[in-house]
Amino acid sequence: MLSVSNLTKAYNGHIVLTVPELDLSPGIHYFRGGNGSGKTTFFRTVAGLLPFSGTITLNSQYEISRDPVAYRMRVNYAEAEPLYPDFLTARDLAGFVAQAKQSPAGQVEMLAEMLGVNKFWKQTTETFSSGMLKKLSLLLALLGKPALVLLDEPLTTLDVATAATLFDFIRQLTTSQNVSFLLTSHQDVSLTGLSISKVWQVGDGVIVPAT
Ligand SMILES: Nc1ncnc2c1ncn2[C@@H]1O[C@H](COP(=O)(O)OP(=O)(O)OP(=O)(O)O)[C@@H](O)[C@H]1O
Repeated sequence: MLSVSNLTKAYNGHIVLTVPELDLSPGIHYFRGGNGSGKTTFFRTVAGLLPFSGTITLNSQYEISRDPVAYRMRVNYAEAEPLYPDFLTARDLAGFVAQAKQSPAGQVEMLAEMLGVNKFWKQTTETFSSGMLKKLSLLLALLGKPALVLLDEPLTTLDVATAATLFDFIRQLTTSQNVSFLLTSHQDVSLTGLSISKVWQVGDGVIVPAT
């Protein structure tokens, strides 16, 4: 599903992540590792948000640098700590991302109701609690027809009922639409009830299968 080759990511000339070769099969992959180990850096790189050296290819077809738009249409990302311009409403942001991601008719409304974002649809994000920001970021990451969704710390600040709804929906997308997910969490992912395809350990600037 996702192939990473010769990846090196540095900040200000200091290398924080090296991934010589990583092949992720379709399914749900869980990345674990301590604070500062490189999980967010890896996710932001795969999401196409950070410059890096190497190649990242989706479904043997879309290479992130060679096919920047086609790749980004198929890879969605929710930040661990989302931040948005504070004068925009949930509706503004959902409308903008839905258009960019060519969201099917009715998808925005369905997700807004499922995640409870419709309850604060017209509020500007400056008034949002951290859980409200998290719900909005998850809604935005599910828009369009992604082949791969990266969720960085989806459990943090999410209320229990919404988390259960989210994980049911992830299960549906994985089984019926072949969508793959990469997750990080400092919490116990077995609580999600999801069938994790593979667990990866991130540390010392490398990613290896967890034992
Ligand atoms: N913008 C940046 N500039 C310089 N260094 C950075 C930057 N972002 C992250 N780093 C460094 O890269 C390394 C990996 O950080 P990263 O945020 O990827 O870790 P993480 O595994 O997501 O951590 P956490 O579990 O605390 O969220 C750390 O050493 C961090 O200090």
